[in-house]
Amino acid sequence: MATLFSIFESTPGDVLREALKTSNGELDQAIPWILSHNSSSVQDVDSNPNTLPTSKSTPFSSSLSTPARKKQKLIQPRLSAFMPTPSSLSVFKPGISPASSHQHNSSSSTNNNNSVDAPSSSNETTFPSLPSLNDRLRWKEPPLTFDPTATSIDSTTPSSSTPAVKLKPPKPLILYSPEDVAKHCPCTLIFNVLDKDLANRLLKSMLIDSETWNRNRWWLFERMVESPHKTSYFAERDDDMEEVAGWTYNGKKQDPPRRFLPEMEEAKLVVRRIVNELRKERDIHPYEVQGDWNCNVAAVNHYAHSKESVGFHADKLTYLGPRPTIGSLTLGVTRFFRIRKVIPDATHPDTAGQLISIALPHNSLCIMWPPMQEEWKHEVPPQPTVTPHPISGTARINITFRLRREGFSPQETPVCKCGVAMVLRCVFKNKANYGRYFYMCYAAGSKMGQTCGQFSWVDMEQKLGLLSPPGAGGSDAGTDDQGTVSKNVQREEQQQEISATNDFINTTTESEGRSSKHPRSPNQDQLLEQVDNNQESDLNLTEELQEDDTALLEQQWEAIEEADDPTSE
Ligand SMILES: O=C(O)CCC(=O)C(=O)O
Ligand SMILES: [Fe+2]
Repeated sequence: MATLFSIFESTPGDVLREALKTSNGELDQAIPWILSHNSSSVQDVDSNPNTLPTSKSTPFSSSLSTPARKKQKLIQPRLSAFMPTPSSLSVFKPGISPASSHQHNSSSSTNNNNSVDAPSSSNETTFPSLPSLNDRLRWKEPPLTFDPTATSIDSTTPSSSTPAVKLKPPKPLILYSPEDVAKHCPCTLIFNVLDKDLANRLLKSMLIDSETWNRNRWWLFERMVESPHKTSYFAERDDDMEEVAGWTYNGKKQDPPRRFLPEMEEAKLVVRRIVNELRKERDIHPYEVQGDWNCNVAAVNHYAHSKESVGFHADKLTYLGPRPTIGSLTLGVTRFFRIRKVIPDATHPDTAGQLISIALPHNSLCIMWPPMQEEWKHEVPPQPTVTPHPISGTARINITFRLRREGFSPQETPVCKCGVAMVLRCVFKNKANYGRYFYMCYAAGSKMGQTCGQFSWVDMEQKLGLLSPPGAGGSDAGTDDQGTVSKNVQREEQQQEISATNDFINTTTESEGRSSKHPRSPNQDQLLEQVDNNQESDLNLTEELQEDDTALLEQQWEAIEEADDPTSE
């Protein structure tokens, strides 16, 4: 199904604006316009031997000539115009790869007695060609082209000599040492992170406090179900308290968060110092928080025994913002923290889906670096048994120290469930009270409004050419989600886009009373003001579009917001 995201993401801002202008804001006319405009770049993609193959069986087959493909697009029903094009392959540009973007913490490895010392088999191998676009969007397991029975910890490395046959999936990797963790995922594991006495005091006070924590509840098929662990929230400052008090979980209001306990404050200082030290050695993505990282909120979990768990999820990014860092402290019994990459890496497609289990013992800190939340999911699965801890018995306490970033909240950062809904809602439908970043999905679901679970951040200022001139403040230099665009090139584009934008936007009214705390460029305010002023008629949405698609999308949007992923934190 549709992925307006892919169209949107792969369309330059000037083309997008031109399309909106030409079609007078009529989305169903704008999109075919964009597609036909894009067809030349589609051809470029097709003819490039380095680009990814597309599925022969999909309607987007690269075997179609451009005119034939164009014709095919034109005969699609209106909403099918948002189908993926080969140019959408650009969304699979690899991010900052874990291997290059995180550092080993070798000093912390000395405490580890259980480490599996993996035989290294990092021979340079040619990786098999990527699965088709459709396969990758739908997260089918890619065909196995290597020996999955290999016991090597590096069993993710395929062997080019093994024929592609259907075999059992590879065994999960079980990692015990900080070195292995650093090698296989964007996490840093640190043992004995707190002073022993502080760790024990913190565990004791959290165990007492956890008696007041709740299980999350939601309705599933007319039955009330409860999360298989207890949870609570803490916040450091008043405005975080207020903000967090408004958090909902599955559409239901949560208990307001409380202040950090004194021992949490002590632990926070340690975690903050370590994270900031390590950040000095890391590449910081332009969308990440710049400067020092802080932990001003904490989500805490209590797992009473081995069968208590949390399912696969990524942490909600609407208040954490793009590419967050999360420090996850374990107290009490050792449990396995299981992760899997859900966005395939273009150069290592068969690493997606590989299960990795990391043993987290008492007083260990697992720092989840970007792009862990965007590209991986994590869980704490039930286990047959646990080894009791002298203080907590069979219980484990987990404290996830997080930074609630200024200007981010569920109200200000729309999570797109399909690109169409996002554009209609935010640009055309007077719902522009949002911040700068949009969290868009690739919308590969078969129904409109279904998320495929794969997200990417889009800088709307950059996309719509609303960046301030250099030095005017209010905006970072633009990059795409991968941070690959050079600042100078970007600035030149910004200048051009700003003048083009001024043609498009002809209102200059000052905006007032907007809830967003994001600094905005004057041009963005102008656009938002235009939308706020209810100038939908200027944007000329057709009656048909409003009654038909828009109503449907609005309905679906509400339904999606109600029935969000229950395991999501
Ligand atoms: O208990 C853990 O280690 C993970 C908890 C978690 O994923 C969360 O709170 O979001
Ligand atoms: Fe989580």
